[in-house]
Amino acid sequence: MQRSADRVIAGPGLAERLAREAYRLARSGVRPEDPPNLRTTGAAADLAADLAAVMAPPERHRGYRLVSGLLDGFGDPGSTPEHWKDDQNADAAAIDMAIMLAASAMGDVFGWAEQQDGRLVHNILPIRGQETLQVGAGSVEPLARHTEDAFHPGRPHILMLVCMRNPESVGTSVASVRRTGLTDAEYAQLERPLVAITPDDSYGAPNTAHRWLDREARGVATVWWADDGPCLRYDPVYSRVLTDDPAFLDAYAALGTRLVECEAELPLTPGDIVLVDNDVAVHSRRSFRPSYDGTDRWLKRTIIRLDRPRPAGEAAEDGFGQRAVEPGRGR
Ligand SMILES: O=C(O)CCC(=O)C(=O)O
Ligand SMILES: [Fe+2]
Repeated sequence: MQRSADRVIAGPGLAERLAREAYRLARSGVRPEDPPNLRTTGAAADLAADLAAVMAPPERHRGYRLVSGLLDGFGDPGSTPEHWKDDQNADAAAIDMAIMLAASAMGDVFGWAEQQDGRLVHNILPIRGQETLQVGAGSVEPLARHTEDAFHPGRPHILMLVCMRNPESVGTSVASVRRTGLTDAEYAQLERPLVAITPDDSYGAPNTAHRWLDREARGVATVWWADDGPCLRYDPVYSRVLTDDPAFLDAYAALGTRLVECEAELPLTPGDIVLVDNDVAVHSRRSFRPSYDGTDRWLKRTIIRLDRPRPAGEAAEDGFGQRAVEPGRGR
């Protein structure tokens, strides 16, 4: 394994062992939603330990890490499906299993009951009719920078994106609050609970209103502090700012500007994995033109919980009733 500040290259031996185990499990009918616990599965415990070394959480200043080589042992996943729920070939199913095994070596993988049918490995691909939506299935408009599942107190600590296909080299862009150089006064403004963040359009719409954004919601802090520095909760497209105080509005605008300035677009070639620290970094995607002919950009996404505290006050939030799904618990 080679490691630099922002990239880990897994060795071919580990990639081969992971592929062997993933194909074996997928062929025997195991689904990513019901993965075995490798840590307690005899010989596979070694695999779990080696995966954990490669799948270490990203360093917290930059907020991301690229992992390559780990998925080199898989065959062609076939053409890009037209919808996240479409069937995929046996190689793609084995890749889903490998993603689950790798992610589980870092922390606890989970999903959302109302998102992609409660699956634990999501398909991120352009979907006809959703081109202009601010969701992973959008395409012709840039996807604005956001914290994943910012509206929820149980949002993931780590977002794992895996590139299946990316013909136009549209990377994922990442920006860390720790590189923004905001002033103490700006941080102090952003700690005020003045932004209501609602679920995004990838969640089933609420019964009581046409859009989540129309629902009444309490304000939350945009910036909070962990032991090692500032953290962020930010999704302006799905937010309502609850004040007209210029001191807050200026700080919120400065944050947006600085995030653009310090954003890095990460190259994504097939097999690349991007790990984003969802507490310090936001992510986004520029626009692209889908062709819907099986060759479109296709990512896989998994969300991971770590044993890392968040502000105690978040425990009182209801998360808009969105329920997490855990592996092996049925759906
Ligand atoms: O398509 C991308 O690069 C990122 C999409 C996204 O925001 C997500 O999958 O959470
Ligand atoms: Fe996202």
